[in-house]
Amino acid sequence: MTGTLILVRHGQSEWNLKNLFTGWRNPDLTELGQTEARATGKALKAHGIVPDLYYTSALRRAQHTLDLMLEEMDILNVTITRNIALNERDYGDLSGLNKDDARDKWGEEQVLVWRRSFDVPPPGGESLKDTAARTLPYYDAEIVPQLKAGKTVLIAAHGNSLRALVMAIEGLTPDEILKREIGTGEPTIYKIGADGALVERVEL
Ligand SMILES: O=C(O)[C@H](O)COP(=O)(O)O
Repeated sequence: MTGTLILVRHGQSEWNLKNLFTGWRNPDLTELGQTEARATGKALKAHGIVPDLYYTSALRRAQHTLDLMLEEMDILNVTITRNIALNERDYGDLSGLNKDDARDKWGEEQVLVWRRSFDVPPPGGESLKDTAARTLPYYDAEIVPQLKAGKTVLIAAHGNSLRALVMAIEGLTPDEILKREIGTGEPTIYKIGADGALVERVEL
């Protein structure tokens, strides 16, 4: 028996559009972001995927993404579990700053280290390692038991909380995760075995 894990990054947010570091700030989706969320919901439906359990973060852009996906999937009467453990990486003092302005001020390389290195946090914020330290225990405690039992679990969350999960599930090195990007609205789908380990990644 295998479980199915569907990870979906929220659709484009108002701050993605403005190119601002967002982290724990709380912008909503843009029109495009709403369309992306709906398209992913439609694609899951077209593939006959009906999740048993639904998780999201404590942030509006991920919650709204999940709501729109559910609408497209004609799934309206379900329990949604929202948890801060699935929130985006906290961007600390960078939150609200423009990413290009930050590159001008601190240099391309430093900003890339803050955005993509495994263990260097942005000033006052979380590294990917820090993010994983809250996201993974939640995943292990709440979600893995469901996957081991053969359930289908949908998680709508964020670029970096999902990168932390992807790193652990695929067993990627800090170097490999540095290059891994997840687009807005993009689904990543895994089959997970009864032992909780990755069986295969599935493309829609
Ligand atoms: O929080 C943010 O600014 C974005 O959602 C993710 O940012 P990143 O691409 O810099 O990791």
